[in-house]
Amino acid sequence: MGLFNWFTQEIAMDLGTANTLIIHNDQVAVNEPSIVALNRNNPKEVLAVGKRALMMHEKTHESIRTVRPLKDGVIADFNAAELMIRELIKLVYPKKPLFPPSWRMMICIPSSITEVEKRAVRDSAEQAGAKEVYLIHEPMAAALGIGIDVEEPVGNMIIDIGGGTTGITVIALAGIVCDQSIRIAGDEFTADIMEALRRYHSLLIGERTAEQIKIQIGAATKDLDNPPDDIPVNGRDLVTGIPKQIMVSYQEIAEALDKSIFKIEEAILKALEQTPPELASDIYRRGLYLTGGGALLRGLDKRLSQKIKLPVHIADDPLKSVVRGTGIALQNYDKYPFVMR
Ligand SMILES: Nc1ncnc2c1ncn2[C@@H]1O[C@H](COP(=O)(O)OP(=O)(O)OP(=O)(O)O)[C@@H](O)[C@H]1O
Repeated sequence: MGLFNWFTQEIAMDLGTANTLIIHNDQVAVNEPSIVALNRNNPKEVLAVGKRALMMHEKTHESIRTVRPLKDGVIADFNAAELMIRELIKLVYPKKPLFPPSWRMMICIPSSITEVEKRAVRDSAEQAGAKEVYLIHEPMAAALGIGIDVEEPVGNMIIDIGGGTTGITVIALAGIVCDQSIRIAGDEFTADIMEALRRYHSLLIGERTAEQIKIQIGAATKDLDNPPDDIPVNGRDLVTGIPKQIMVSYQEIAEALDKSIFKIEEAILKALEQTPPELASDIYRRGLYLTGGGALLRGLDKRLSQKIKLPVHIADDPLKSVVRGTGIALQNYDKYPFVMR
């Protein structure tokens, strides 16, 4: 082993709109929300990253700014992205090593990304200390993470419902055959919940509260087999301006999310229409694979399979399948033809 290899450490990163995960030595070493808190007076100074920054979100005073550097799966704030990546990599080694390693990084990117956006990911990683950067398209990473043999001559449809976007992709022979992406995903579900409580209960709530409601009782259908109990929700009364509490049921949330889920269903149907017939017949036999945090929405698999009339499988650990697949690609970076250098 050469001196260079000795100091080279490998990490695989799922740089997501909502969450960033890093695999190092086959372990998920970092799993943090994609958010950073910066000093407004010195934008190069990071005050907190990940969960700590999220706790500050929507509660800051004028000298702190919390930033989500990614929007719809791509870098929207280059400076914040670079600082966030740098701080998250530091979490891999909580104790500062004597000789800082040089990083070989595999990062997943949305398949619809432009060359300029791709450059921004590479530059951010290099600025954050990466010596070698490899890229992989998210649906390919998701498929590897789910355990699909992406190289066989069989079509598989992967639906990745993340924070900013839902990607619907057909994969065969180690390539992407068709690909659709819509900007309706977890963040839109959260916004739907905020809007419904404002409209029907005159209750103003923040993004974090809405996301918690979604996670605790969010549902894609009003007809769940194991319904969760109603939960109390605190916010500010729109009319009186005074804080108040109401009880919210999962049926109300299912109603609020209905339109967005309908749009996802429509996009899946459109993608199926565009799939070449031989691959469509594989998908008919195998069904669809659902991944990303949105796959955890109660009853979504049931609703989709009723609408599309195909089996729908939820990935084992939908929030981690992309990073696991990115890790697998990193181990085989010189072998897989779809890894981008
Ligand atoms: N139990 C749950 N029920 C419903 N939604 C959930 C649940 N857990 C997480 N989510 C949502 O999943 C989304 C995050 O998913 P994920 O980490 O796959 O996205 P991402 O990779 O960061 O986003 P993108 O792929 O758009 O870049 C968030 O909107 C989050 O609120």
